[in-house]
Order: sequence, then structure tokens, then C-alpha cells
Amino acid sequence: MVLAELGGSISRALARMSSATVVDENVLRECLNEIARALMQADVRFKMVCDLQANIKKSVNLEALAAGTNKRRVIETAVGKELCKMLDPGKPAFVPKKGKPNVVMFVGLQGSGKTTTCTKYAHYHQRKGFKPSLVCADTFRAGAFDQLKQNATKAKIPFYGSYMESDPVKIAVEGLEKFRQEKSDLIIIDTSGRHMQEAALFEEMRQVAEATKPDLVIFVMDGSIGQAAFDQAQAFKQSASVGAVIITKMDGHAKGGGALSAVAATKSPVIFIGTGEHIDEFDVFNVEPFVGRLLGRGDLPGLLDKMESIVPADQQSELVAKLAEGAFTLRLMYEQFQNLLKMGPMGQIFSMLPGFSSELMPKGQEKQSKEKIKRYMTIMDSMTAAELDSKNPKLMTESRILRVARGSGRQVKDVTDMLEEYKRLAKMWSKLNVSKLIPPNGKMSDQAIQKMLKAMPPQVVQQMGGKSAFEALVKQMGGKDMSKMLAGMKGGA
Ligand SMILES: Nc1nc2c(ncn2[C@@H]2O[C@H](COP(=O)(O)OP(=O)(O)OP(=O)(O)O)[C@@H](O)[C@H]2O)c(=O)[nH]1
Repeated sequence: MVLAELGGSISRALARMSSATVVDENVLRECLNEIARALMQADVRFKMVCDLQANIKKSVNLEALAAGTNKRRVIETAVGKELCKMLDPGKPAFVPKKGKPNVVMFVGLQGSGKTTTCTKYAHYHQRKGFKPSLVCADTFRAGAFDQLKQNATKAKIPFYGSYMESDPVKIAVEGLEKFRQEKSDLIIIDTSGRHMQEAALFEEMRQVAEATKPDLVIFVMDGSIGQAAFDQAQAFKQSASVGAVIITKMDGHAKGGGALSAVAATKSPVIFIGTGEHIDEFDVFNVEPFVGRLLGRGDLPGLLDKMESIVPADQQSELVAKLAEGAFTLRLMYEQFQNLLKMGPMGQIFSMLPGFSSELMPKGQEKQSKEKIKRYMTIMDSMTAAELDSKNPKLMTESRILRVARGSGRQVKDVTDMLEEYKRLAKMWSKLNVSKLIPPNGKMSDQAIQKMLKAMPPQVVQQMGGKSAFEALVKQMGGKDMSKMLAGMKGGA
């Protein structure tokens, strides 16, 4: 996503400033100009950029700083604070409470990703123990109910809608009644997508809101719309009391600047971002870690949370135990591949590591790696359980290799490549000696870090910024939760 480029430009501007022998007003001006250019390229509104520049200049008085003060740190802190201020409207969004009949209404332009996002939002809360339900009050677009029905069925979420009824207010009220009776504690109402010009549809949105009295109105906005974001968000704010924003399609060509504009226009916080079409491609949005990532400071708590959502805490020790036994089987490799695919774009992971940027992941390479992983998994799908659970690669005789290749519709070379990858990973894990590497308190010794580095494929170490960056990272993590890291670690497939 282009937002990563914004992060890269901002951290480069700050880095260039720190390499200057003397940090004076000129250097500060040059640095702020560079940041302003980067923000404007990311579609942030001109006025917001000017305000940001002026506020930083006001808060940083270089001459008044005591000798010996780290000027770069002062400037970096001021930039971070201003970026946070732009994204934080100062009042938190309504948070649904379990066991209460929370009503949340979704609004947004046609095609913004509203229906998809309703299901993602429901699914997210379902995993947190809520009992969500979906009401389709979109009678404008033919097929809207079918789409919601399909999404809801896949996610096993109860839904309500009608093919016959044309009054969205009636459907919304009926759905609300039904799910209140069924004790749903999160009733989500999807409304018609509208074009900006359609005053009638804005009126309809107002009526649905009046009849259902939602606790929260969420405005869904396509992240790639650029400068138009401010006006669009403002139009919605004027017709409905928008209380939170979700920005979608942040995986594509979204420049991200629109997110800042939407916050300014609605005076409501961004609570989630959509990062793909799949139901799980949905991330909680927190201002400080986000700005931290833009400034290259990383987001370690976010990274660990992500790891935990992929490999639940209760399964982590099981995985580490298996690795500690030296029992690295093809099935374990398959599970690691699954975790990797769930982890999302590597570039995104990199941006969560302090000092790293998602630009580290060469474009194109990521797609190739993913395709390779999927290819290997298809091959493994054609193997028997005994083969997957065995530690003996000799089980894969020539005739079995031929059979698996045929069964998976792949070339023999693909199967042998996959087996080579397995052997390489098995060797790496046995060299690592996991039980010694991670003692019960989770803290890794310097020696253990060195050992891990030696066993890791050089290209992975290089991708992570080299040896010293990796050492610094492990130390920053305080050696804690290394099992989470191991659970998701790949061997450079
Ligand atoms: N890449 C990507 N695609 C998304 C995301 N969110 C939604 N989409 C896609 O965007 C398209 C439009 O999504 P919908 O959910 O149908 O949009 P909508 O706003 O409900 O549309 P209307 O019902 O016409 O208002 C679909 O193809 C979705 O799969 C996202 O975060 N990333």
C-alpha cells in the first residue's frame, strides 16, 4: 500500500535531518517541507498539511533548547504528536458492550465495501464472544440482500432481509425487533449505498437512523478515493450522526491520506481498516501504533497480537513442544505455511518491526513466495496422513513422488522442490534445538540469539535488516513471547 511509501518518505526525511552536522532552522524547514510533500502525495488535504507544518514549527523552538538536547528526537516527537492529533478526534468511538442490545448502522457510498465490511465487523465481534446479527436495509440495489445473505451464511451469522419489501425503514425495524427478541447483542444494519447527488437516499438514511436509533453510525470509506474524501465524509456527517469511520481497500492502491481527511471531516475516529476481500482481512486501527509505523518506530504489541491471533496462545506451546522434540514433519511445515498465509502481506509485518519499512519487501517477490507456498500446499494435499506425519523423507519413493505429482496436477520437479524445502527446514529446526533456545521463562540468551541467527536462511536475515537489526529486535522484545515468533516463522520459502 502506498501508505508504506509515506512512512518511508517521512522516516527518510527525519533520518536525513539527523545526519546533518547542525540541526538549525534551515534543516528543520527542509525536513518539514519534505514531510509536507510526502503527505500531499499521499492525498492529505493541503490545508491539513499547512496546519501540521505550522503547529510543528510553533512547538519546536530550536534556539530555546538547552545545549546537548537531542534536536532530532524533539522534532521527531513533535511530528509524531501532530500526526496523532490529525488522526485522533479526541473522543473515542462507541464500543459495543456484551449482553446489551447494541445497534450499529453502516453508511457509505455505493461500492465503498460497506456490505463486506458489515460482515467483517460482525465476524470480528463474534470471535470476541458477541452474538451479532445482520439486517439488510438496502432495498435500492438489486442483489444487495443476496450478497449479505451469502456473506452472513458463510460466517454463520443470522441475517434478516426481504426480496419483496421496498421500504428500508420497515425492514430495519422488523430486523431490529426480531434480533432483539433473539437476544442478539450486536445488531448491524446495512443501508443502501448512495451516490453523493442522491438527496433522496440521504433522506432514507436519516429515516432509518431515526427509526432504529443506532448506538453507533459507522461511515465506510474506500481508502483509494484521494482528495474527494473530505467532501464525501462531510456530506455523510451532515445527514447522519457518524460516530466512527472504517477505511476499506487499504491493501490496494490506497494512498491513505483520505483517512486523515475523513477523521477531520467527521470528527470521528477510524476504528478499523479493511485490508482485503476476505472476512479476516480486517485490522483494528489504533492511532499511536499507526503513526509509530509511519515514523519507522514499529508496533511490537501489534505484531505480537497478530501472531497470537494466528496461532492461539493455547496452541503455541504445543507447537514449540513438537519443535523441541525435533519432530518436524511435513504436516508441521504445512501448518507453518498456513500461518504464514494468514499473517498477511510480509510488507505489513515489516512495518510493525521497529526501524523497518515495508519497502524492504521487494515488490513481486512477495507474490512469488505466496504462489510457491500455495503450490507446495496443494502438493501436500495429495499426500497420505502417514507421509505427512513421518519424519523419514525416504518414505517418499520415486513411485510415490510420481503419484503425488499426478494427484496434485503438478510436475515431478515441483514435488522434489517441495521435499527439498522440507529437508532444509527440518535441518534448520534440528540445528536450532528449540528446547534450549527458549527456556521456560521465555528469555533468550545472547548465545541462543547467535545460534538462531546461524540457523536462519541468510536471505531471511538480510530481509530483516541484517544481523544487528535482528539482535536488536529480539532484545527489544525482551526475549518474551519468542514462541509466538517461532510459530509464525518461515524458512524463506
Ligand atoms: N481489496 C479489497 N476489496 C474490498 C475491501 N472491502 C471490500 N472490498 C471489495 O469491494 C467491492 C465492493 O464491496 P461491497 O461490500 O459490495 O460494497 P458496498 O459498499 O456494500 O456496495 P453497495 O451495496 O453497492 O453500496 C467488493 O468486490 C468487495 O469484495 C477491502 O478491504 N479490500
